[in-house]
Amino acid sequence: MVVPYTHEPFTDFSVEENRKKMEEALKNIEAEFGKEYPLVIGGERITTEDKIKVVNPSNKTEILGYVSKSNKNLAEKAMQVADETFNTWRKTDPKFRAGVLFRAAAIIRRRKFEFNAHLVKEGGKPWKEADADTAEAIDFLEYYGRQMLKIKDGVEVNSRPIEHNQFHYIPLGVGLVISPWNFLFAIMAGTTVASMVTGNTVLLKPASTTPIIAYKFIEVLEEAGMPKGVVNYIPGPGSEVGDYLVEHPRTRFISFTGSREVGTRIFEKAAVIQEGQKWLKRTILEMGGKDTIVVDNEADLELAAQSIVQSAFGFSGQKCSACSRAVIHEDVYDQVKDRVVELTNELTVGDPADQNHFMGPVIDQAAYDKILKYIEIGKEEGELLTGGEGDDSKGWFLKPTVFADVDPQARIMQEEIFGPVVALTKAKDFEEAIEIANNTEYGLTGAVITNNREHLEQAREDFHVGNLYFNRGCTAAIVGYQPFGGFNMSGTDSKAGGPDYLIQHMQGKTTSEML
Ligand SMILES: NC(=O)c1ccc[n+]([C@@H]2O[C@H](COP(=O)([O-])OP(=O)(O)OC[C@H]3O[C@@H](n4cnc5c(N)ncnc54)[C@H](O)[C@@H]3O)[C@@H](O)[C@H]2O)c1
Ligand SMILES: N[C@@H](CCC=O)C(=O)O
Repeated sequence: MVVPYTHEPFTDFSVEENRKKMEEALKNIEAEFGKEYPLVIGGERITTEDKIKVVNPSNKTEILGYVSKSNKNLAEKAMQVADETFNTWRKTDPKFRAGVLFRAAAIIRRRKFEFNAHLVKEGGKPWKEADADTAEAIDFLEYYGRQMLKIKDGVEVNSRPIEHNQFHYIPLGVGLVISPWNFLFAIMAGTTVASMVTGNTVLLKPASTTPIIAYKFIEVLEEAGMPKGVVNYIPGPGSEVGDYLVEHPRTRFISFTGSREVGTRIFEKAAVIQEGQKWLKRTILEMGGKDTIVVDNEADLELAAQSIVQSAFGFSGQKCSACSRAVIHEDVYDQVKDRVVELTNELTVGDPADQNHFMGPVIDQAAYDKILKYIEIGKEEGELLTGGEGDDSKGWFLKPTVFADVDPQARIMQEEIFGPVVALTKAKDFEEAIEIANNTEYGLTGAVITNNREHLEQAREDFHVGNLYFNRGCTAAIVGYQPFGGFNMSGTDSKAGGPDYLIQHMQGKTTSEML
């Protein structure tokens, strides 16, 4: 028996002991800077000439490591190993597989400060955001382990006196897991273990900006008892390794989290039947968002402003759930706008290794340039109230930026910026606010701040997003509590951390025996 699931508590860094442990961990990991990390295929460590240089986004000259880069040949080798290993792994007792996840969770919990410190450096995460990422990785392990135990025997179906019927789930085969850099630990770990605890073998291609945490996770899985070849670590360019494996006839499913652009490309490529392919590839695609907070006229306006600022600028707005638009009732527009600006001006930006900074850098030069480009567009489309500047001399730092009076159809109201930029717009009533909130091609998260019960019920029905929150911000879903995933161009709504998630990595089999 396992104890019931509860989510991992967050670390309170105002406690002196925790603060010291975190500072110590940040110091200790410096000893690892500049290390080399190999690929892991069938347990074998493979070093390549060509390497990914991983840098600290707060300090471009701080090289965290050199990670071997896979190519088509190594991707093929990994595919063969995963394909072969599937023959045995699929038959392992689900309890054994779940046990690997529980042990891995315990290992990470014991080394939490070390992982947090690594996320501060590799992901540019402020302490609290790093700690939430580690906690979520633990949650996925604990939650999916328990879910597997729940579904392992299938679901009761009817039988008759002359026949015994059974319905249960079996694994699919080799899964390609492609993860993003923003939840470099949690999403990478969650999508990997969901794929493997269900009896599939995995090819893990993490984001090229953040591949080291994924190597460390492979080590944890090995220590927790994962057999060789079950999860194979093959970082490399998406355009080469990703494309090759998406199109591979032996790939049975793809679990992708990332941008709309790459996700839709994978969707198209995966739909093409390759020579020798015997199945329709399954795709689990979790993509971008253009998430809105709606503020009604009967609302706690301080809560509204706090929710907008926290959701827009937490982790520099680099969450698919981040608030990038606020639609505010015209009666309270000026009050909310002024308070949002006041709160934004209180935020500090700097190296997140220093606990006092609310916001760290954005992930790399490409992100920095793209966000600045949107800021220029914003200056044409609305009134810049605060921010609008950056400094990339040492790391990729941008000021939290607020635009007001933006047309609902403007580009900064429609396109995912994925940075610390929020646009405010006015609505004449609640009805219009919901219409504006629904006017993008995405449908990931949203929030409504109101004390009007009828309006909450109206939003429950009409605000078309996968994760809808009332009287709070629109980020920070918790595994097992708020299953996460979006509608429309936000993806396949697979609901990570939810009760239906694992089944998408399996297929139902009916067996009927005559008695
Ligand atoms: N819906 C969600 O749950 C969720 C969660 C986190 C991030 N996101 C989204 O992710 C995006 C940010 O992450 P990103 O910048 O890492 O996204 P991205 O699409 O650029 O990259 C995601 C992954 O895809 C790989 N990739 C790139 N080209 C590829 C190709 N041709 N074939 C296969 N793989 C390829 C990348 O190397 C990376 O591992 C944002 O749009 C954000 O909204 C969504
Ligand atoms: N699950 C996270 C977002 C993941 C995407 O970046 C949240 O709810 O804020």
